[in-house]
Amino acid sequence: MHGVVDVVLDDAPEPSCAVAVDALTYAYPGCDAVLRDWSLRLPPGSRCLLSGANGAGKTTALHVIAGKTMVNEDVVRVLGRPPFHDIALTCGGELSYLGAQWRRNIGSAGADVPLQGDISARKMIEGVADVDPARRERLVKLLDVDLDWSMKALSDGQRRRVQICLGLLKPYKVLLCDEITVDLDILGRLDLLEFFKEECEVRGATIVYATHIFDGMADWMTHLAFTSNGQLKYGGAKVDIPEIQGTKHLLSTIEKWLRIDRDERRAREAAELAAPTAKKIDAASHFQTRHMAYYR
Ligand SMILES: Nc1ncnc2c1ncn2[C@@H]1O[C@H](COP(=O)(O)OP(=O)(O)OP(=O)(O)O)[C@@H](O)[C@H]1O
Repeated sequence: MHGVVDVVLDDAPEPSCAVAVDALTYAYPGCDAVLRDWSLRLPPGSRCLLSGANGAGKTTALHVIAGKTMVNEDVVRVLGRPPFHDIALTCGGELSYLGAQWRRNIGSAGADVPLQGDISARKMIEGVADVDPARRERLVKLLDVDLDWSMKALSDGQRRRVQICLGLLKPYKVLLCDEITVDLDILGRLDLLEFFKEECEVRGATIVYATHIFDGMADWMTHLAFTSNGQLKYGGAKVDIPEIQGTKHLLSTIEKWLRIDRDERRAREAAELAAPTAKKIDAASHFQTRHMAYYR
């Protein structure tokens, strides 16, 4: 189920999907569209590896699915509800998002400015209300968090562990992860992937995981989504993608797609250089029809 047009990653009707994105087009203010007719449907219990080159739009897509950016209610549904408009999805913990931004904000008063106050990991983790103490204890142990850590004096990996712990405290139904394990050591990463797998298999949670690190992902994932030129270009349920059967084929298949993506991008850029006026008109029309000015 993969080809040169955008790929819908499941045939299930929208209400039975944990995540449903239908023909999402998104442009940052004053820019060309980053995502165009981007569609994704994931059944409950699935684990989707979201892949693509730097700048392909993975973070943007996750932001939109996480309800951090406004789009029309019928374009993105999480558990059948629009994530930007239905605040209870995130406030109640059913939808959880773990991204890179957190590390810059927590334990600092802005980028690279440490907090003067001494907040402990315990205060942050035990400060989250309505959490099952057994789940909290398990996560603290799994992530090897020392509750006495001072948040202003942590390594990137330690800070990341606290972030992940906080994001997983509530038993989410949909979890969106954007390169969250990049700072973790190998044991931390593998233990977390195993925990995620259990969450999907036992509780029916659904996880979308964007990363450039494919170690352990071939066995872990149930679905693959590859973004290129603003569209979900390759992917589907793992069982439906013949190229990636077998652990070692995931990296080589994605490498092949990345090379095609890069060649196509270079060809587009060369064409744009040759006809700059056409690109300007295209950008203006995207801006007029798709400009979304609301962020969370
Ligand atoms: N706030 C912003 N304003 C304007 N353009 C943006 C903004 N954030 C991202 N972009 C652009 O949108 C495109 C997609 O960025 P995005 O961060 O979604 O890509 P990505 O696939 O997550 O990349 P990476 O793998 O490098 O993390 C890039 O061309 C980027 O320059």
